[in-house]
Amino acid sequence: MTTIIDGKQLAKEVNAKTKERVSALKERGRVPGLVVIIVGDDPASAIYVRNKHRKATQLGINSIVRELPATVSQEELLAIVETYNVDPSVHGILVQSPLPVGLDEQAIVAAIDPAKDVDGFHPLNVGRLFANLPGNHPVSCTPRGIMTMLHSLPVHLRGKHAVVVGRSMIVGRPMAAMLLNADMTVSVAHIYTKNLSELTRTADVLVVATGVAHLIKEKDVKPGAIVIDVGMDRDENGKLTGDVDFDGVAEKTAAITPVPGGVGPMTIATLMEQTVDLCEWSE
Ligand SMILES: Nc1nc2c(c(=O)[nH]1)N[C@@H](CN(C=O)c1ccc(C(=O)N[C@@H](CCC(=O)O)C(=O)O)cc1)CN2
Ligand SMILES: [Mg+2]
Repeated sequence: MTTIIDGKQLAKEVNAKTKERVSALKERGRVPGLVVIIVGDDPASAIYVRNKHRKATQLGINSIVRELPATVSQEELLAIVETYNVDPSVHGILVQSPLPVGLDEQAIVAAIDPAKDVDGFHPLNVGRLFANLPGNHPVSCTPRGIMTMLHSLPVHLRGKHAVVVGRSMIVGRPMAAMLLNADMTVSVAHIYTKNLSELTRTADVLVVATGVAHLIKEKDVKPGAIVIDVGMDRDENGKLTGDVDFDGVAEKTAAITPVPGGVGPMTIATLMEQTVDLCEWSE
């Protein structure tokens, strides 16, 4: 029997807890504040940012969306980030990715106060994650949401083999670190990996984040594996689909995420959770 991991339902559960935590903070006179900076007019980014704003507002988080033209300079953007770094009503700051060409995304992320780095992309927070340092620190929301999904399943991760396909800073790399921190044996595959199928077929947990529609087919998956599809691709008819051929693969798995309705909703729920974490940690 295959479990279809319902990201929308799990996100609702995470959001309900976040809302309670926001209420408790408000009783102590504190309101979590989130700033989302969006530069330019990428239509997909505009939708994600609108969804973040809507969800934050629903949960009682004070949400500010700062829309900037694609012509904004690096210096102007750094100065804007600094105004939020020093604003005590702001607990989380994020810069929607991707930025228009010409802006140095890494330098801008590095300018965010690490204690307000709600995306967990700041090099200090990335280092803390990779070193598995104790203590509170923000991490990338998509892989953290995936860990929540994995922990919702009746399986033990320790000692099992995880294969992460993709090595991006947002998903693949932090995902590998989190699975390693959960005591899994972790392999990371990428565009230069030879015999990808041979590797993915050894995965107890397979996380795929490549942006290649239906890269992973039935032959690439071990029977009984848990398959997490981070892809948000378009098929030949323009329909949203994942990196995994869901129809071919699902039956063979113990559990699998759909696209849409899997990882995506958990990313936003986790962002809200982490905004509240940052507010609490700042107390
Ligand atoms: N600064 C950041 N930029 C980006 C991040 C991020 O975590 N931080 N992640 C992605 C975009 N993203 C959030 O920002 C995001 C993408 C998709 C979804 C989502 O809910 N997807 C739905 C389907 C949506 C659709 O129909 O198009 C789903 O999978 O069900 C949420 C958040 C890149 N940039
Ligand atoms: Mg999804």
